[in-house]
Amino acid sequence: MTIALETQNLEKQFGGLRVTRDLSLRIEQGARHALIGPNGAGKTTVINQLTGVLKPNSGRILLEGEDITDLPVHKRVLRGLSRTFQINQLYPDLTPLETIGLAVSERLGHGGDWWRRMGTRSDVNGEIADLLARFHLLDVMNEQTVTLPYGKQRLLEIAVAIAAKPRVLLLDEPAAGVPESERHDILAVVGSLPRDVTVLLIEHDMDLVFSFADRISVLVSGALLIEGPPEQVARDPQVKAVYLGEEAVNV
Ligand SMILES: Nc1ncnc2c1ncn2[C@@H]1O[C@H](COP(=O)(O)OP(=O)(O)OP(=O)(O)O)[C@@H](O)[C@H]1O
Repeated sequence: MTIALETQNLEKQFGGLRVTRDLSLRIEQGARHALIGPNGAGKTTVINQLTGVLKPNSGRILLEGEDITDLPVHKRVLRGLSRTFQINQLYPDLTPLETIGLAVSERLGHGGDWWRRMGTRSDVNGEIADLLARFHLLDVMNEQTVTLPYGKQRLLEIAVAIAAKPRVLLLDEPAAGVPESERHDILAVVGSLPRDVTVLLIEHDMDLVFSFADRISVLVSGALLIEGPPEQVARDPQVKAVYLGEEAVNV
């Protein structure tokens, strides 16, 4: 078993509040792993430490066995750890074609020069076309992002993250704000990514979590309550108790 991403005894405090408590997580290579927990459990704080936005008070973070605890955000991205955000961070006036073109071009080190090179690199064009198709964006590829339905914008965000060719992708509520009917579509696209991309998902919608994840970690008050396959987590009495009054855990 190869571990893609790991935390060892992670601790984070805000003032006197322990928001991450002695947290040891192991995300297997190729996993579709979900991190769930009630509101305020500390999920986003964990993601922020994994990406380097927040520094833990103690403990270690390992990416493919290498200690990245002290690396800044951009160096983690270069090592293959990417994320999407809860809030849209797309360029509203660009089209999906331009946005993905830029993202691929950034990765290849061409920066904003890709417009000039468009049409001259068939491999780059092929990759852009593949991303547009895979993320169901071909039909809107020439429309301004700001005019797209919210679900398409969220798909574009994930496509941009994938354009960086991450080995580990962190998804923070990718379906938040998306109409019920389109949510499964988004997770289905993520689920069908090649298995060389390991995915760690934070999601409130239990229906989505249980249809997507092959492994679930439950966080309560910053500490790990249980980790296991969906069937085991769903029937755990402590998990049921935690979610009582929030949302029913149904597989
Ligand atoms: N910068 C901060 N300063 C002080 N307290 C913070 C800060 N960020 C988060 N917290 C607190 O840490 C706790 C965990 O917050 P966090 O956002 O990580 O939880 P979460 O599980 O992601 O919540 P939600 O599901 O509601 O998004 C909360 O009590 C929150 O108020």
